[in-house]
Amino acid sequence: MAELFDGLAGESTVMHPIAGMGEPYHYRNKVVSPYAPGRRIKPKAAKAAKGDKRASTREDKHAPTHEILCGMYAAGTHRIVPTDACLIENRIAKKIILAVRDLMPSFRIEPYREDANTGFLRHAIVRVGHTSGEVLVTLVTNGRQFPGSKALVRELVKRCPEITSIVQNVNTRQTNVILGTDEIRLYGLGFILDKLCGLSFRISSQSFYQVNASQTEVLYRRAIELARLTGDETVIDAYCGTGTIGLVAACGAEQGKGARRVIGVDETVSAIRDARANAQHNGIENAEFVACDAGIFMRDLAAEATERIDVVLMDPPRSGATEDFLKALVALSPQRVVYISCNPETQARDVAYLVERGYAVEAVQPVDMFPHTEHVENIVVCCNNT
Ligand SMILES: C[S@@+](CC[C@H](N)C(=O)[O-])C[C@H]1O[C@@H](n2cnc3c(N)ncnc32)[C@H](O)[C@@H]1O
Repeated sequence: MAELFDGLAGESTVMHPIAGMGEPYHYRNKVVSPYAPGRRIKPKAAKAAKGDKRASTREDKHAPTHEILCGMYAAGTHRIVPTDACLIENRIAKKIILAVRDLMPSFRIEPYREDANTGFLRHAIVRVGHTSGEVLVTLVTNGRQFPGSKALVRELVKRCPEITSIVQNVNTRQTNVILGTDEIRLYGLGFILDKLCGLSFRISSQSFYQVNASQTEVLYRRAIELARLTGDETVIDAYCGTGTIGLVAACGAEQGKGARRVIGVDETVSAIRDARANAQHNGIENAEFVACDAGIFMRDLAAEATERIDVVLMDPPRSGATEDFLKALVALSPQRVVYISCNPETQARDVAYLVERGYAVEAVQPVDMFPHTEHVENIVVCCNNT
């Protein structure tokens, strides 16, 4: 991080040491697994003498022809590495992924075959609430008709009583994108609640939610401390997801002073629906949320020029912010920009854009959100020098 930001840091830039995690195991609260056919299973009948009539019995006709693989993809490939345990994944989530695999043959659910776009179950995604313990299971299927879904749900919940919601997500496209848009609630409310920094958040299958909840609290506290809110500011929470950081900033949860007003923007409609519900059930009235591309939203805001923006909190996806977004950000000229990123390389590129246009890097604060991996989360605070 020091190398990456060396050319951008000034004399007064503070490079904070990385905020580490006390117990860096089983922290991933979201576990995703594909299901795919593995090795062919030799029919029992094949072992028996030729002419054995058992091969044509009803039971054998429906017997699975292949092993079912689940686990993770080998890096940069779609080759599944079967994994029954993982030191960074939540244990309950992993148990559910394996229970689905074990139930598939008896419910005659075929795993998805990527090359031929055949088979039924593509992925399971399990999300576990860090403090609530609520569990949402999303079964991604290659078709809407789900024969036997009620019985499967009953059996899955019996085996894994921690489950509080099950959703079927339909994705029939031959694509690498895991989720489709069509969803059917199979069990429970279709979302889970979790607590972060003293506030309660609703998370549905499509919304972004940080994968390491306890380090997210460290990240948000540091980001809001570094934003130095006094209670007078109008704050933009760009790429806000379910509104988590913006709502913590709006009420100053655990930090003392919050912002006067927070405006959150995200392009995912369901995330904004969750963000509004989150504001409401936490009783926060000084935060509003807009479903829109962040670049377009900022451009329009800069063109209107009706309100002074004091602080921009931004947390874009790995690709970073667009030039349109950065251009509008500079036009809005907020006093402070608190830039959170899970990809410091694109972050450094965007910070360079701001530095070239009069901003100075005040602080760099890495946070170890993904222990035992090469990834790191980073906060950069830029101040307006003009
Ligand atoms: C890294 S997540 C951050 C979410 C949130 N700040 C949090 O901590 O949970 C990035 C978010 O950017 C949103 N996003 C991606 N591209 C976008 C765009 N062009 N405009 C607005 N939002 C976008 C995604 O939907 C996602 O919620």
